[in-house]
Amino acid sequence: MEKKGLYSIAAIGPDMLISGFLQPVPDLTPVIPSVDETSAIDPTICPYESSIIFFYKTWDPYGAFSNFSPHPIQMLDENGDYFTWLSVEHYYQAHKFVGVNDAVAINCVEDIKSSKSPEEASRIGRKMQRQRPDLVTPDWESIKTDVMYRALKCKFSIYPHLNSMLLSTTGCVLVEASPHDLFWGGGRDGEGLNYLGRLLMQLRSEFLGDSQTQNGISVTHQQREDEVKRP
Ligand SMILES: Nc1nc(O)c(N)c(N[C@@H]2O[C@H](COP(=O)(O)O)[C@@H](O)[C@H]2O)n1
Repeated sequence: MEKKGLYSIAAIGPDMLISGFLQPVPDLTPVIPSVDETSAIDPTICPYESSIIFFYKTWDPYGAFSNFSPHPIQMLDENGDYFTWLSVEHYYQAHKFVGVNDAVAINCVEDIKSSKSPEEASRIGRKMQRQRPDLVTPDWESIKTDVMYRALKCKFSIYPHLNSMLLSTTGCVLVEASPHDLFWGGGRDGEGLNYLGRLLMQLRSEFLGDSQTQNGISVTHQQREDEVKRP
């Protein structure tokens, strides 16, 4: 019989092997995706052997994975024209208000477009979202991961060294070590959902799939990538 207060691996599942801690409330979502989730996101990961790469600030060893890294991306706008955004963060923050038919929202998008740093873009976007939630595009919560996915796909497609860095982490779990952001980051104690890490792992898996041999010829994703414009 199991003693009260002790958790067996059978009761908790193999998560404890990759998270390294016992979660007293079994249904809390941990920062590290479960074994099933992990394989669904990236089948190359063996949860039992994987190590975790944390990133957050741009000056960290894997800081280029941060949305604040200074890597401009070129994305199609709603008129079918390319616009260069100074960082993924610029694109993400602006899209909270893109398409909203209100002069304040339109100005806010312009301010974010012309802001000189990701920090400034983030300040403008967050402040407006806090002060005028009515100006945020109504379906924002349901589209924000798609918006982020598109921006990240562009970033990791057009910069070969970033693509190599991402592929070099194959087999590792990626976690944005943001102590405050419980959606994109892992939170202070692993209570965050880590959606940025999840999207990066998803992209890594897609890039790995892309570079597999096709018709006997190995083609890298850069050669086949025709959805994005290079800088
Ligand atoms: N490097 C860095 N510094 C911060 O202060 C951050 N919060 C983050 N995380 C990124 O912030 C964005 C979330 O913004 P909202 O809260 O939705 O306005 C997102 O890009 C996170 O990855 N990174």
